[in-house]
Amino acid sequence: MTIVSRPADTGHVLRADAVDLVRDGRHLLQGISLTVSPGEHWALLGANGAGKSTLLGLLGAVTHPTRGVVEVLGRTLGRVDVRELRSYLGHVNPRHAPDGPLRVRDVVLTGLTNTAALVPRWTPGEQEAERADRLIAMLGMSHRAQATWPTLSQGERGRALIARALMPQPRLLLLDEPATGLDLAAREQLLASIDALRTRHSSLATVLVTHHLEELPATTTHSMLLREGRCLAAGPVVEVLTSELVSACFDHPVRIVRSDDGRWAARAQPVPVTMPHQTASPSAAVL
Ligand SMILES: Nc1ncnc2c1ncn2[C@@H]1O[C@H](COP(=O)(O)OP(=O)(O)OP(=O)(O)O)[C@@H](O)[C@H]1O
Repeated sequence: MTIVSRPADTGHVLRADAVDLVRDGRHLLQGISLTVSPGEHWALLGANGAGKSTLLGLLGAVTHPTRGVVEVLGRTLGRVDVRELRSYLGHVNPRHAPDGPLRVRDVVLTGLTNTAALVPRWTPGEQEAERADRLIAMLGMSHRAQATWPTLSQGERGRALIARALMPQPRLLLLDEPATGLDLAAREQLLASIDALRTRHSSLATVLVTHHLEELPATTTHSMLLREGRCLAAGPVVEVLTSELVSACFDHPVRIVRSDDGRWAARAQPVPVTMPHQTASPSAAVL
């Protein structure tokens, strides 16, 4: 299966230039610039409230910038029908809830119509049905294809939603905290599925939001660190996911370790704690 998409098949998948987003007089994003090319896999990291989901909303053509330019699949927001544009990209929201107790296969098929339920009197074509089955298999969900949504585990739902997002054959896949709430095994299976997907579809571009470096697939190529709505650093992971930059991003001293399998881990550095009736000193108690 090749991943193609109708709007502007060449050039950058995403481009944001000097983007501000202001709500109620408050800058939620300020001066954000970002270019994502085919085959790049970006991780968007930052503390709670840093603006990650807000930025993903812009990149997913859900919201518009207050200032600056956002191009999604070569189309400039503000000059296109965003509903149509959204149907060409895959957006995985772990909070997505199908309308009714749909079976996994039907949930995946709703990715074609970008709806929460199967559209009445709509039936998938033969090739579409085959693609749904292929994606379900690729995400390791064939044995659960006929299971209904309420009976799925969080991890199974996560994988079904990725298959759903891939139905329109997007060139761009947006993943908003896909590993949230997953146990260790489910998280590892999900990350392995994302790695396999990226390897199989070399021109696919992805942007993944997370708080935790442990939740980054090894195939991550680039990262942007957000702090209080501003970009602290952006570029190839080896340059951005450093102890110094990640500590500055989370305003907490951490040590970043990358293991042989390409995955990351963050360890908090001891922080001096001042006890009552004590002045801070290098020998003060540490947690
Ligand atoms: N529609 C809105 N109007 C006003 N403020 C908003 C709106 N949406 C989000 N915010 C605020 O913008 C800031 C950034 O929110 P956002 O959800 O993008 O952060 P985040 O980095 O995804 O956070 P988290 O890690 O907690 O999910 C927060 O302070 C949030 O309260």
